[in-house]
Amino acid sequence: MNILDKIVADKRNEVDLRKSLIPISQLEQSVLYNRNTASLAAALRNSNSGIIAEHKRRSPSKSLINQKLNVQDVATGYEQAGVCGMSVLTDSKYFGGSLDDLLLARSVTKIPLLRKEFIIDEYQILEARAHGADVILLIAAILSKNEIKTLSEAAKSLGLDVLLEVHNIEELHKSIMPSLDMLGVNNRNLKTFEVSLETSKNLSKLIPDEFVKVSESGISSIEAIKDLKQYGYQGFLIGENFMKTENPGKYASEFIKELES
Ligand SMILES: O=P(O)(O)OC[C@@H](O)[C@@H](O)c1c[nH]c2ccccc12
Repeated sequence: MNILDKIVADKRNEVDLRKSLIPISQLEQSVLYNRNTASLAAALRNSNSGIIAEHKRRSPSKSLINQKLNVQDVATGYEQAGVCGMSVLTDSKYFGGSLDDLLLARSVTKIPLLRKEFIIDEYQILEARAHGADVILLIAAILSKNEIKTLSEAAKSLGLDVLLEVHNIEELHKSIMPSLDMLGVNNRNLKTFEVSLETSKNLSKLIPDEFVKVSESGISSIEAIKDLKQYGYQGFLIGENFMKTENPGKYASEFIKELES
C-alpha cells in the first residue's frame, strides 16, 4: 500500500470516530460556524506576491520540520508579513497538526485560512467551518469525480472557497467543474514524494482561465516564483521553506519584500 492509501484508510477510521463523538448539530452551534468567510481566491487575484504560507510541524516526506513553534505566533507573523492566506495542516497522525491549530490561528488573524486535510467526507467540511476555516482543500488523487462534485458543492453552499489539487492530466480532466475556485498543482507526488516544478509548468496551459492557478510544494526561491508567474500562476503554497526557520513570519516577510522589489 502506498503512503497516500494508508493515510486515507486511517482517515476513514478517524472520521467515523469523530462523527460518533461530535454530532453535526454540535458543529453547527459553534460561534465560528456563523461568521462571514474571507475569499482566498479574491485575495490572490488582488495580490502581487500570491504567497499562501503553511503551518506544518512534520510530514511523511521530511519527518521533523519544526516542533518548537507556537501556531498563534506563526499566524501573526505570516499576517504581518503580508501573505494572502495561511494553510493549517490539521492531520495529526502524519503531519502533527490538529483542528485546535486551526482554531488558534483563527483566534489571532483575519487572513483567509485553509484547512489542509485529506477530506473524504462532508463532515470534515462542517468541521472546517466550525473551526474557523475559509477554504478547504480537495485532493483529486483520493476522490472520484462525483465525490469532488458533492464535496465542492457542499463547501460552496457553506460559503467556503475550494482549492482542488491535482498532480497529473487525468486528475485535472476529471476535476474541472464550476464549483471550484482555485486549481492547485502539487509539485510533490503524494505517492512517491518526488518534487518537480515542471509539473506546474506542464499542466498550466490545461487549466481554464476562470480558475486561480496555484502552484504547491517544493517552492524555495524568488526565481522559481517569477518563473511560475510566466505560466499564469497567481498563488504559491509554501510550507517547509518557511517552517524550517526559527521565525517563519520574519522569513516570509523578507521573502515577500524581495519578491515585490
Ligand atoms: O512544504 P512545501 O514543500 O512547501 O509544501 C507545502 C504544501 O504544498 C504541502 O504541504 C502539501 C500540498 N498538498 C498537500 C496535501 C496534503 C498534505 C500536504 C500537502
